[in-house]
Amino acid sequence: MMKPTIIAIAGPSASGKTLFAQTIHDELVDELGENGISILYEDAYYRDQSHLTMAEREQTNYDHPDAFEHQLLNKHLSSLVNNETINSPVYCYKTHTRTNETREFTPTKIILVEGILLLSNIELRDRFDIKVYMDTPLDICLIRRIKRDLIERSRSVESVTNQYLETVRPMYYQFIEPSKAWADIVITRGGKNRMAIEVLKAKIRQLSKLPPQH
Ligand SMILES: Nc1ncnc2c1ncn2[C@@H]1O[C@H](COP(=O)(O)OP(=O)(O)O)[C@@H](O)[C@H]1O
Ligand SMILES: Nc1ccn([C@@H]2O[C@H](COP(=O)(O)O)[C@@H](O)[C@H]2O)c(=O)n1
Repeated sequence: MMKPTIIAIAGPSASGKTLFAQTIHDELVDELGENGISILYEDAYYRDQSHLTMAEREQTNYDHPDAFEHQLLNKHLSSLVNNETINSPVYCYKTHTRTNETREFTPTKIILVEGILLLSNIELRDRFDIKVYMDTPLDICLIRRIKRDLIERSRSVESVTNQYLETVRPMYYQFIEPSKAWADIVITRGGKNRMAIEVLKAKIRQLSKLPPQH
């Protein structure tokens, strides 16, 4: 099999990274066939915190690079580029730690990697063939995050807004926003930007036919 092409989709929390990646995946998966396209999540690489109490886990700054095991993600990306299967961790936002399960992840021609801090880490950055940044305004992200976290991550409005003020917003300005400078493509208006989806799909179709130039 040809060497996988790795595409990073970075940007602030609730900017539409997951929706954008999932839409591209779902619209291309049949066309690209078996081993065509898959999504890997940076969030899966949040550190295991099973040794901590729930109260301690709630104090973690989840928007600082130290919250992630980026070294393991980097190692896994290296394996995938060499066409080796990995076992990605599986993370639970409700318990703030990894589950006992892992996800067997077989390399595909195109691998979309999605996460807030992918472009802030130099080793990871070097792994990506295309770097995309979702440039959704922070107030829109906050509204979407409140709605999503209440439904999908078992949070209260108070916990989301406290976390936003204490860590999410400051870490955005310290790490995420500056990482936009490394992006090849900056996408406005979030995960439903149809033209951006079509442009990336066209590039992916082209890359799926050609061996990538590494
Ligand atoms: N352009 C958009 N319009 C309306 N809702 C959106 C848009 N983009 C994303 N969302 C919604 O906002 C929430 C956060 O988006 P998500 O893709 O999970 O963001 P991220 O992966 O960047 O954290 C989700 O509920 C998603 O469906
Ligand atoms: N236990 C956790 C782990 C992470 N978060 C927040 O998730 C955000 C990143 O995921 P997105 O899908 O929103 O990009 C990040 O901003 C963390 O604050 C959390 O709340 N709890």
